Amino acid sequence: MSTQNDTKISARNVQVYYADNHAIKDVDVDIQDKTVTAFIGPSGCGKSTFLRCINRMNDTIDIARFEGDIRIDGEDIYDKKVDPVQLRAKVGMVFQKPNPFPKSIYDNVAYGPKIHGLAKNKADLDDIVEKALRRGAIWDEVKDRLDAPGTGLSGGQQQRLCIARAVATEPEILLMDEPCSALDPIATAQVEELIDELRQNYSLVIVTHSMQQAARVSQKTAFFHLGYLVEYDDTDTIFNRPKDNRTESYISGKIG
Ligand SMILES: Nc1ncnc2c1ncn2[C@@H]1O[C@H](COP(=O)(O)OP(=O)(O)OP(=O)(O)O)[C@@H](O)[C@H]1O
Repeated sequence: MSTQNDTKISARNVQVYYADNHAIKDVDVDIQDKTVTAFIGPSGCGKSTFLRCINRMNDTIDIARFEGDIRIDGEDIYDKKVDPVQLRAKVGMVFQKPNPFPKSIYDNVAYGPKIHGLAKNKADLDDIVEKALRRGAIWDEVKDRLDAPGTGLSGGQQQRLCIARAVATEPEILLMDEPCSALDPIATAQVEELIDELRQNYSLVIVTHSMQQAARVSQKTAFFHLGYLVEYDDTDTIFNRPKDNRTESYISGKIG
């Protein structure tokens, strides 16, 4: 079984261009399993772009071009043999704005397992849906109304539903792009607590504008600036003893 110190995602010499805009420059990083890694940095520094490299979501942007090497468990995810749809089942993603499908709560979660053929029969699918909703820490709130539309839930509930939907396909990695920015403080606290629980089973990478949030939820932090990964270390070190002046300036509020 893998442990916290095992490398899950290994990136080398990553460059991303949007047409002529060189948005990610020479990024090397090893992201650990069973760990929450926060990506921080000023607006436009490339956090979301680099996050999207990890499940090849940039492939869906016409003008985006990737160079370099990213491996998950040693396997090159940009290899021609890799099907991006299969990859995205293994590397789930949760977005800034909760985006449940216009379907029932049940169908939101059942959709992925169905298209990936993960359930043998209806009873099996019911089990998968329940397990995912429990992992998303929302089962108790929705178990009596699984047929109700997902879009009818509160913002915080919708985001936990989206997390449940992401975990339903048995991913190994969860990417979260500012998952709490549309949520109130109570819903944010619930999602942060959930992130901490999910760490037991997944490698999580979270983009956040909130340094307090990065400090609360992550064990590792990567500071990006102008497309470069400037510093990557234990979260405690980044916030208390950063080595690079740019990191120090950002965390003390001088840039960004
Ligand atoms: N879909 C896109 N098409 C063209 N350029 C893009 C696209 N997405 C990002 N960029 C550009 O790439 C650079 C990095 O943007 P990115 O969104 O990755 O930064 P970020 O650190 O996540 O920013 P923010 O914190 O504001 O979300 C910026 O110059 C941005 O304008």
